[in-house]
Amino acid sequence: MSDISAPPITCAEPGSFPWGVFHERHPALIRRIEQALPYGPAERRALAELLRESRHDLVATLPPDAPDLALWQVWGKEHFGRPWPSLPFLWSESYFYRRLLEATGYFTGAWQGVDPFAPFKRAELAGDAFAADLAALDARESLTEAEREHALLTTALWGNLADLGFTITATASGPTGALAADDSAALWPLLDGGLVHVVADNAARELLADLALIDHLLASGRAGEVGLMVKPHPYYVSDATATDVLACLARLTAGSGEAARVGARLTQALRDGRLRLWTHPFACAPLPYRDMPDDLRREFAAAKVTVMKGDLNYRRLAGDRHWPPTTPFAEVTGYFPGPVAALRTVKSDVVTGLTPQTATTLDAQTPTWRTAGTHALIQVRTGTGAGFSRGS
Ligand SMILES: O=P(O)(O)OC[C@H]1O[C@](O)(CO)[C@@H](O)[C@@H]1O
Repeated sequence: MSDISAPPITCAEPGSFPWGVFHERHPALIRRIEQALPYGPAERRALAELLRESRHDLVATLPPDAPDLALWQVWGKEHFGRPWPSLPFLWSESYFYRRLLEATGYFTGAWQGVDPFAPFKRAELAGDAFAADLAALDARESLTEAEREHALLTTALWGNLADLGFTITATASGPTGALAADDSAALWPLLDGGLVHVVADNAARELLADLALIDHLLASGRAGEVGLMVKPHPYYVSDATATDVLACLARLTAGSGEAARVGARLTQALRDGRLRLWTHPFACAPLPYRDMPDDLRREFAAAKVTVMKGDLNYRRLAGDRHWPPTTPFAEVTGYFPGPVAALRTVKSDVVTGLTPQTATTLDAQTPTWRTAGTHALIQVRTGTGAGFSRGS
């Protein structure tokens, strides 16, 4: 097993990427939220206080009436009362988003259930880029099966760049189309007509690409059943909930040509259970998947493969640590209870599974490659997890 004592990534170092998330990305995000929704003085004060606390103070607990207080008392017991920058970045960033929901009154009172990120998700669904993505579904009809599968996988992969948290402060000119690792050849043979789990990341454009891929898996028989895991409530800015899946599906079915056909097939698949939306409180946990509870472990164990979308899922899958980049992906995911594939554009420091040559070349030629979204990776671990048998 890999050495899980590789040091965790934290926000302590001024100028580092995680430090910038708290000092640049979060203030910009809160300005956008306040412009998009007319929160009153109480909510705006709470947001300002969250910004102040998360940069300069100790971590406060959730209020006593928080519906998930018991969960967070366990997830945060070592961290409450300590300075935010000293904590693992994965924990502190996740808790920031949980506290952002608290500040906007998402769980109690008149603003209950109002997704603070909904205006951004809606704008993306209504935008030209989304319309172009819908229209592009028609173009794939002329492709061979192999070309279509490659296009669907690639679109789902790079769709991960459409994430508002990232675009708020991204300075990169966009994707280079370069893959730092590509295990896609190992993915297809895992898809033999059984259950596939897709752990969703962002709503709107990324989700559209994910749904198109899922439609293909079901229609081609590559998967007999797909479980699409979404967040139980809003999370890192554009993370997809069931509401976002339905909104995306509505745009597909209201479209024309192949978009409408994909929408109709997926709607039918939802009705007859071949496509199942599911969630779990651990989807919003500030912890690596290594610490997942047994019921979630059993869900993942039942799948022929679990496809993890996006950067945050990668951080949770591999462990948000300063791994040497050549640490084998199969080793850091050895605990996972079944075959697992990561489709991720690289937007934060953690990376594993590179060849020594790739690691050296990327660091030398594109020093910002880990955080600029210029590169992506497809990594696959084909075996079942160590010490865990299917159905146990
Ligand atoms: O939507 P994704 O791909 O999980 O990305 C989330 C983004 O936010 C971060 O958590 C940092 O704020 C990075 O991991 C990434 O830039």
